[in-house]
Amino acid sequence: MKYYAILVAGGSGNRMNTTVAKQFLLLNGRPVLMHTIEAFHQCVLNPDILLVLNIHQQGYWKELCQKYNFEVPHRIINGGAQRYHSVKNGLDAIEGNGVVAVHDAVRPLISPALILESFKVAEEKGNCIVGITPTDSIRNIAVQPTVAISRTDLILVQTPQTFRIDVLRAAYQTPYRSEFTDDASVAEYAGYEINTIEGARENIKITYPEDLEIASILIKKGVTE
Ligand SMILES: Nc1ccn([C@@H]2O[C@H](COP(=O)(O)OP(=O)(O)OP(=O)(O)O)[C@@H](O)[C@H]2O)c(=O)n1
Ligand SMILES: C[C@](O)(CO)[C@H](O)COP(=O)(O)O
Repeated sequence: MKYYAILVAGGSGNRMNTTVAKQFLLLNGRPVLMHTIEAFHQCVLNPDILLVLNIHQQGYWKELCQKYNFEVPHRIINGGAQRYHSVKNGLDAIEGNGVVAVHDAVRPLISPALILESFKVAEEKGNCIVGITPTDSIRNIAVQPTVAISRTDLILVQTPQTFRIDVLRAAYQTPYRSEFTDDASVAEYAGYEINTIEGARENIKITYPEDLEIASILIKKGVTE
């Protein structure tokens, strides 16, 4: 079986609001992206790594690779307008079949063990989505009066979101819709039942400045080892 990882890093990081896009910011002395690539490289299934980057940031990334002597093999793919388009560009660059994990490059604390589990479950069941149970209470504010939602029925969805490639290719035949916030929503819209497994609390998505500080503390504690 052939394994692939599409690491999407084509975003501009508006919520982070830094001059340098968040995927290039330093975490424990190295760009965020390098931690993420390293985690996939350490997975025993040895996936081919496709890194999706905005065309205007590819030169900067190559400079960083030289500066940090970063030699993990990976292919660079052009990013798209939304995450959906970046994933689709990655998928279009894969020939043949196998299993593909799609992962936000800004989740650098993903562990090789969880990557392995997601590949194995997806290989068996067609897809595998990681998620964690919420710890806050949840309320629907789209209705009046607002109403509490049972959190025992819910998970907070993370990445990797892993699929047999034929499944993800078929799902991504669906044209872009604004409600497609992740790959599971694309696959579900296309008619696939989604399988979930327990994710990891430390697998945070660096979105706001404080997330980088939290990631920095967690990485020093070695949480993903
Ligand atoms: N056109 C896009 C938009 C997002 N992403 C990637 O999708 C992941 C999740 O997106 P998000 O955290 O929203 O990143 P940004 O879009 O960069 O952030 P923001 O929404 O704050 O601008 C990130 O790794 C991001 O680089 C991408 O590859 N291509
Ligand atoms: C894919 C994702 O990380 C799953 O939680 C999330 O949907 C990305 O959302 P964003 O608004 O693009 O950060």
